[in-house]
Amino acid sequence: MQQLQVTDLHVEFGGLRAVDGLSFAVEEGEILCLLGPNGAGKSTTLDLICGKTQPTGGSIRLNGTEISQMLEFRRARLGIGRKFQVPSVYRDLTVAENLSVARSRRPGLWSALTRFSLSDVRETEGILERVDLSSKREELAGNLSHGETQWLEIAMLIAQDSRLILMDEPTAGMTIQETEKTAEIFRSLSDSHTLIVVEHDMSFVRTVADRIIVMNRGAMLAEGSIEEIETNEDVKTAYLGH
Ligand SMILES: Nc1ncnc2c1ncn2[C@@H]1O[C@H](COP(=O)(O)OP(=O)(O)OP(=O)(O)O)[C@@H](O)[C@H]1O
Repeated sequence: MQQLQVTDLHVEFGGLRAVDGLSFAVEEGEILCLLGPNGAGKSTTLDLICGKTQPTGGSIRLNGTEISQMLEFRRARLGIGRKFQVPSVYRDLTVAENLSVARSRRPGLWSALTRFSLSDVRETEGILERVDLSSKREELAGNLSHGETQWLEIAMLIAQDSRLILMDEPTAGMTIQETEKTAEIFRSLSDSHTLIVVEHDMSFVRTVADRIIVMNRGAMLAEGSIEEIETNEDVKTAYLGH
């Protein structure tokens, strides 16, 4: 089922067309990777989808609902979660406490009723298993490694019930082992979550992407599988530089 539909999206910053007529759709459970040279408009596209930036034109539909003029917190309530490069975990709280804070951001009565209950504990366990942090449950977030901190932030997005997760260079600064583990986590998430990932690490993209969109100068240059992208002449010229 189609979850996100972006149509003819535009944004300008003082005359610079950072996103310029971008259209694409994302299916539920898909992992879509956004590639492109520096300044192509990838991060701005994520900003436009989550509501950090308001578009100057075009449409963004989430499960059929127009959200392009909605405030960021309202989009978060509809299930859009954004992970930034600098993690926003609470360093003085434990891993489990961080998840409780994330859960309390869920809208409505349900979150209040389930907080501190047995189902809350079970759910926390389930989420920590998904990101392989079960053994770090009582650890202060400030003591986690770089990779573990990134996984905790993903866990927090799951806990706050984000179904569409937007990520900007999630493997930046990770070791090879951490990057491999992140790929495993992403693959296992895709049975319940949709991911849009801006990433420069091609071997990571090769492992996780269901589909790739290459952007250049704010627009779509190419779309397809890794094989289609790697053999596309326009992409070679604009992105790979040969
Ligand atoms: N808030 C802003 N104000 C002014 N210009 C901006 C703003 N945000 C982005 N830009 C500009 O818009 C263009 C697209 O930037 P964006 O960060 O989306 O590119 P990107 O593809 O993510 O690049 P990178 O891979 O380097 O992160 C760039 O020229 C950037 O300088």
